[in-house]
Amino acid sequence: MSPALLRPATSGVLLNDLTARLGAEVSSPEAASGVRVAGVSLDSRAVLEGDLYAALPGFNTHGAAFAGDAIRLGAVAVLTDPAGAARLSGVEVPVVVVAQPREVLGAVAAQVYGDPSARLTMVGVTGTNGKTTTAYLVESALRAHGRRTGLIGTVETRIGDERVESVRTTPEATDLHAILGVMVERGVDACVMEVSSHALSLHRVDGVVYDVALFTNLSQDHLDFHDSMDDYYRAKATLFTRARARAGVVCIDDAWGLRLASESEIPVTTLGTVGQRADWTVEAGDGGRFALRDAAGMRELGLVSHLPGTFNIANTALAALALLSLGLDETEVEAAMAVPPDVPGRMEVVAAGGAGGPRCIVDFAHTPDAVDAALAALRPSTTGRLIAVIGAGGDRDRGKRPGMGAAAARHADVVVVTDDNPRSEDAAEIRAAVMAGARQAVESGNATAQVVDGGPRSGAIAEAVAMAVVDASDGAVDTVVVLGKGHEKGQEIHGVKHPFDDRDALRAALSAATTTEDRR
Ligand SMILES: CC(=O)N[C@H]1[C@@H](OP(=O)(O)OP(=O)(O)OC[C@H]2O[C@@H](n3ccc(=O)[nH]c3=O)[C@H](O)[C@@H]2O)O[C@H](CO)[C@@H](O)[C@@H]1O[C@H](C)C(=O)N[C@@H](C)C(=O)N[C@H](CCC(=O)O)C(=O)O
Ligand SMILES: Nc1ncnc2c1ncn2[C@@H]1O[C@H](COP(=O)(O)OP(=O)(O)OP(=O)(O)O)[C@@H](O)[C@H]1O
Repeated sequence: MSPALLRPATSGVLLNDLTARLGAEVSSPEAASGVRVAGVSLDSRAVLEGDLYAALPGFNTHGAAFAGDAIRLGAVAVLTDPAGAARLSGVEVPVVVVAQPREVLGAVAAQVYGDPSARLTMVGVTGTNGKTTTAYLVESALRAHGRRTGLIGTVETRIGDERVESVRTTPEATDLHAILGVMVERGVDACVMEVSSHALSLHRVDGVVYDVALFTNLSQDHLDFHDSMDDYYRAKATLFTRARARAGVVCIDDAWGLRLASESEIPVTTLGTVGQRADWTVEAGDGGRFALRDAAGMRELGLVSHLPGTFNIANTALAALALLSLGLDETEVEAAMAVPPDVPGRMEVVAAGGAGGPRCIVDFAHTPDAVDAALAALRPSTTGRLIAVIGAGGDRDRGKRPGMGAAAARHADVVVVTDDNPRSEDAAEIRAAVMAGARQAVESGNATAQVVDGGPRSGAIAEAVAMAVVDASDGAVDTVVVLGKGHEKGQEIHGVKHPFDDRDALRAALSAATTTEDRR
């Protein structure tokens, strides 16, 4: 099932009540009288009987072009802008016209589905890297604390024990309020969700006020959508306004976090993990253990990061501060966070490594910063060579490709460049851009890695596994880390999603490598 089809069993309002609240014009007021709106959809292909179809102007086309399809599937009214309305004269259902329909959609969906977010404890996580990980950490800890939780993010939508694979990190407002409505019906009382910058720019979370909003970090990504880093920052910063959140927790390890803490409209608690002054700071110990202390020296929590990498200490500390902000005390937070979370495709260990073969890990790093952090995190625990398999997605921010290659070359001993989701682009050209960054790092003396073109993904993974060795003389074990696709179960090539899972590809390569060994 698609998250777009998750709908609460009971919902609906009279169209006239909706339009009165919007102060909107309706094409035929007499036809609107008595019409009951059961749901809202902005995609004609996902319309259900009784829906209001929101025909939005888009980047490619206008949703009004699909109103006929929506009505055939049972839409009882259309919400659109004046340009859309001009194309809809003569349609057989009432047409509601507002200047900017996307901007009212959150309020409309909240009204239709009974304002479910107001009945849930809402936690929103934003930032370039770490949203998924931090959201799972908060959700897992709330569950351990006895709350009935829901989760919405890049990997999945989770309602209690039910899991539905996600198509986006943050759903459209129409789907979001419906999903929250289902959560309320099923007894969920706390929802933790990732809030992408696209979602903030495109009004997808309008109508939700988060009890606490979290900021992880900001670095280059999505510059295909945002004009500049400043624009990207400003989109993220809107989560920290009174209309969207009551309180915030901001990691100030980078300059963007510092700026956000000083510009935020809502009260924020700051977290520093690299020795700077902050409301709460981290002192790292061994084995992922760390102390989280307040600036007054009055409060201290003893925590452990169950996931490798210093950045996961920051994610864990952020999650702990979210729980404090929600009213748990120090002892409750420590107990709730002692339970290891299960975060799919983030530093996921596919093979632990040892006498039988290399250590194999799948991670979702797909920005220069995340590649840097992920490989740096694996270096100390790698006793042999670090072999990184890396690519970059097509039809997305092209500027980050060389930086991803360079980051990989700085940390790994071998960089096998491969395809990510090429989408409509030429895969070899994307690989060339990643390789150019990696080779440039080597030529400029910043890296010593061997850089190879691994070609398509399964071949590249097999090549990396085949070159990995366990040194019988000193027991040194190579680590193969496959970056970029994490939990994903498909690879998008020219509009077709082919089944592909890095974890399965690694297992297949490991078993092929073992068979070859046996035959030798
Ligand atoms: C760049 C972007 O975010 N685009 C979003 C935008 O699409 P658009 O304006 O191009 O839509 P369009 O194709 O012009 O179509 C216009 C309207 O007609 C509708 N339509 C279109 C075809 C049809 O048959 N029927 C129909 O009703 C569309 O739903 C749309 O409302 O509005 C659409 C819905 O109105 C979104 O589905 C679409 O997200 C697309 C699918 C997308 O891939 N977005 C990604 C980039 C995204 O949002 N990513 C973030 C960030 C993840 C991260 O941090 O890594 C996320 O939250 O997932
Ligand atoms: N706090 C962090 N700082 C830097 N890198 C991080 C941090 N947390 C995670 N990472 C790296 O970034 C990758 C993506 O992490 P995660 O999926 O949690 O982020 P995300 O913000 O949800 O990304 P996306 O929105 O693209 O799904 C991880 O696989 C890891 O390599």
